[in-house]
Amino acid sequence: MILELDCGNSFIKWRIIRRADAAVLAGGVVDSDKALLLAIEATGMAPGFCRLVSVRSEEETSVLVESLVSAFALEVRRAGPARELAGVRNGYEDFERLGLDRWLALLGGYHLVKRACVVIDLGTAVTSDFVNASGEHLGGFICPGMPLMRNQLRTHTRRIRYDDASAEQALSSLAPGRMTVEAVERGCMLMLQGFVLTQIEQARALWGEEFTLFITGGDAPLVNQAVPSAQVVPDLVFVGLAIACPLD
Ligand SMILES: Nc1ncnc2c1ncn2[C@@H]1O[C@H](COP(=O)(O)OP(=O)(O)OP(=O)(O)O)[C@@H](O)[C@H]1O
Ligand SMILES: CC(C)(CO)[C@@H](O)C(=O)NCCC(=O)O
Ligand SMILES: [K+]
Repeated sequence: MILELDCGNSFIKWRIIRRADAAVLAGGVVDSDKALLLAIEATGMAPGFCRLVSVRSEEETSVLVESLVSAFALEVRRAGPARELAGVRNGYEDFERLGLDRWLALLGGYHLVKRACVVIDLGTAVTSDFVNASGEHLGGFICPGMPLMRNQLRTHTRRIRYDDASAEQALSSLAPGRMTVEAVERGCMLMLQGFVLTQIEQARALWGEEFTLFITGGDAPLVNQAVPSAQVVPDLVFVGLAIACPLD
């Protein structure tokens, strides 16, 4: 069994897969190292190997690695930056600065289709990356995700206040809002959808219709309906992680 981890800025996505055929045996989303250890323990499984990607600080990541090793005595391999891997060339001037989650998601996307693709990951931040048909990463974009947009509004204004339950209700439509919660939630949602549409425009300018749009990340369902042409692949980072950290 292999434990796979995607340590994002807000959550850790985890899953345990079978070595032989990569079947997913267990998995989930947790908000702390402690919750992760408990969740793995609760599966009753004993993975011998762990591969992980982290966009957290070096310190936070090594603390997590140490607690995994001491709790489960497994071998841990971390995805690292690369100039080139699996036919994809990192497009950053300084390749080590490209977020590893972005790198893995675009490796995963290109691996799945072997043609030009745009990979959009909607999490704490929203990122978009462009890879052409020959595997050259052209670069990408980073902007605030839904949680950051709404929290900035709540934090920096005095009269925007509402709870999570009404926020979810407000998103049942995208008509002009007639109360604060609707105005904010729908406004931010349209920012996200609008962003995705601009990415499609840029891709069309580059490649016409010859590209695949991948959408991944916790908030992928928010833009899914707005772009029926997109392929939603929730585990795209894990697809790339398996390429970056093979078992040899
Ligand atoms: N306590 C929780 N338990 C289970 N799922 C949760 C919990 N909190 C949030 N989620 C869900 O987990 C997903 C988090 O994935 P997401 O890709 O947004 O990760 P992130 O860490 O916020 O972002 P990123 O990896 O881009 O930094 C979201 O779909 C969210 O709704
Ligand atoms: C943009 C995030 C936060 C998205 O998770 C991550 O990929 C990251 O920390 N990237 C480093 C900066 C960059 O990619 O240019
Ligand atoms: K992510």
